[in-house]
Amino acid sequence: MLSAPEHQVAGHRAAEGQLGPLVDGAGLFYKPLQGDDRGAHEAAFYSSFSSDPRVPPHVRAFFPGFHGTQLLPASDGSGPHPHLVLDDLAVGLRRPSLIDLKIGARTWYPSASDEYFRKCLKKDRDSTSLALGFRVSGVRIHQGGDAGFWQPDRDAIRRFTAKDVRRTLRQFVSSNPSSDADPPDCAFASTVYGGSNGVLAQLLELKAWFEDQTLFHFYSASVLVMYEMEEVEAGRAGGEVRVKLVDFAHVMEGNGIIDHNFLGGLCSLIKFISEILTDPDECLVEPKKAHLSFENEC
Ligand SMILES: Nc1ncnc2c1ncn2[C@@H]1O[C@H](COP(=O)(O)OP(=O)(O)OP(=O)(O)O)[C@@H](O)[C@H]1O
Ligand SMILES: O=P(O)(O)O[C@@H]1[C@H](O)[C@H](O)[C@@H](OP(=O)(O)O)[C@H](OP(=O)(O)O)[C@H]1O
Repeated sequence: MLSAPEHQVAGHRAAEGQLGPLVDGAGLFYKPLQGDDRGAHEAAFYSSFSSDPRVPPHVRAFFPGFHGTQLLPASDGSGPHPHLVLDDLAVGLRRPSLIDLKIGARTWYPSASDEYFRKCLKKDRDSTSLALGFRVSGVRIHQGGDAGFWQPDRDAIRRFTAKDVRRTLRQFVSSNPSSDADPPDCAFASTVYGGSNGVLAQLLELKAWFEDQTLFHFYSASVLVMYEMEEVEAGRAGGEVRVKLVDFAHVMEGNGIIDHNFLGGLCSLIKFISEILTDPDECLVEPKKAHLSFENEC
């Protein structure tokens, strides 16, 4: 029996008669091919990527496994529709915290139509993409115990400034994510962001590949980070921090040139994460007054 994914933080959703992804609950994620050429383009990328011997196994592990396409009843009730059959990256997680970070200062690809270019440019300017090289597309943070999740709505996320992004990355590893009164405590920063298998280490591994690879340019793709607080804290099996890449509807051939747009965004994200690790208490102290004040000041 297929159903809408419980752990989806961004993108098109299978709800209220809309076309969106489905999961089988046993490890597969079915993403409907999007209209125009986006779906076909994403399917072509997966086919080419999954059979490319130049992609090393440790890099391939950042991507969902691809199992072809399959005709399935669409979630919007419109009948049989082709779906990408992918590994469900959230398999086995019960109450994960998740964040989807769309990487790149520009989300439009070189051959985009004027209309698409203008749509993306506006979003890149209005969000933090242009300034930071990435933006938050969706986030959901488990608050511990039976307190449920803290999840800002889509409109609030669209209005995020650099300061909000900075705070959200801290809330993501805090035991008090929803508190307005107190700064995020970053209680889980060292376990989730630090360590040999933490977010920073995984992002650095990804960066090492992006510093060299000239096969693909990943416009509008996302880094998806997931962890289950109780499992990570207890060091239990299944308590690993997952860092994955998703959304390849606009991947282009690299033609021998590095993907400086994605790489730049990744470096910027790495800097934000590193700063939280170096100074988890930063926001607890009154910032020094400076002559200039910047929007992304803590
Ligand atoms: N293979 C996967 N396994 C589990 N969850 C996934 C997988 N792929 C995507 N997701 C979830 O779905 C969300 C949206 O994915 P994706 O960006 O591919 O969809 P989209 O509809 O193309 O998004 P957009 O509207 O941003 O283009 C992700 O943030 C993640 O939560
Ligand atoms: O992040 P948001 O604000 O939710 O906005 C969506 C996001 O920009 C997607 O990347 C985009 O799909 P493409 O990248 O494939 O264009 C989608 O376009 P759509 O609504 O035209 O599908 C937007 O709705």
